[in-house]
Amino acid sequence: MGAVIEASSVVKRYGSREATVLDGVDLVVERGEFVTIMGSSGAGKSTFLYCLSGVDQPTSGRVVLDGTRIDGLGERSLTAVRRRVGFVFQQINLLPHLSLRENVALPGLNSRRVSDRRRALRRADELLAKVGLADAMGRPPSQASGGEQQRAAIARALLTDPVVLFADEPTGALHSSAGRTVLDLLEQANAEGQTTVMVTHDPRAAARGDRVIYLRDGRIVAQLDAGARDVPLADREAKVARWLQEMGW
Ligand SMILES: Nc1ncnc2c1ncn2[C@@H]1O[C@H](COP(=O)(O)OP(=O)(O)OP(=O)(O)O)[C@@H](O)[C@H]1O
Repeated sequence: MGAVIEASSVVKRYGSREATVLDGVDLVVERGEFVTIMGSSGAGKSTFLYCLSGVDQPTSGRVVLDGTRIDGLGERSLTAVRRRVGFVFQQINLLPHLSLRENVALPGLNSRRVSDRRRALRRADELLAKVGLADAMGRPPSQASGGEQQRAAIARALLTDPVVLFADEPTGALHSSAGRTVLDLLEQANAEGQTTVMVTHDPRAAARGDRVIYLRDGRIVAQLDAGARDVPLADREAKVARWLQEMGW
């Protein structure tokens, strides 16, 4: 096992008035873990996710991702770091002129080698089957529902076998049954070993994690062990809901 993310004393300030968005955050994520991040609007959840993944840089503090210290890296090194992680956002950004299959294979389609491109398409087919889109892979995003598009976006994020899958409100724009299917997929990928860190506003989504952390005003103020996977989902959801109630959520 071992840690795949080690963040210590992470501080992020923005702008001329130097508002402090992250105020000395420490977090260790073990390989294979599923950590969910909750907190009120503006608490710094997305900012924290971006600092952990090399999308953004902390103002100070230390972030080690899969053995590489990533705070303070230049833009070129950060681009290489970002290739090692996967991202799923609330806003699904599939390319409209490509099929779902081409969208999923895209990270490998830029290669000059035909064998790499073929391998990417084969892997895309496997992943699309896994997310229940085997029959829809030829369609453009405009002919897929929001939930189907988000499932394709997950498949795309998994194509490169990322060291960590980061998800920022992946169910935020979906109706509840499509959201549940997306969460089932994330839970399944994690059960197969995918380390995952997800920001969410939804207590039910948070309950899919092994551990829920709660951010308030840029600090982690509480953490909860959400319960083992063999505990029924309804019981895990109830545990998270009780915990949030105690914290005045
Ligand atoms: N690029 C930026 N420049 C200046 N301020 C920013 C920037 N990005 C975020 N902020 C500010 O940092 C604070 C935290 O934002 P962040 O998006 O991390 O919060 P959040 O907890 O994810 O909120 P939400 O749940 O509403 O998405 C907010 O006050 C926001 O306005």
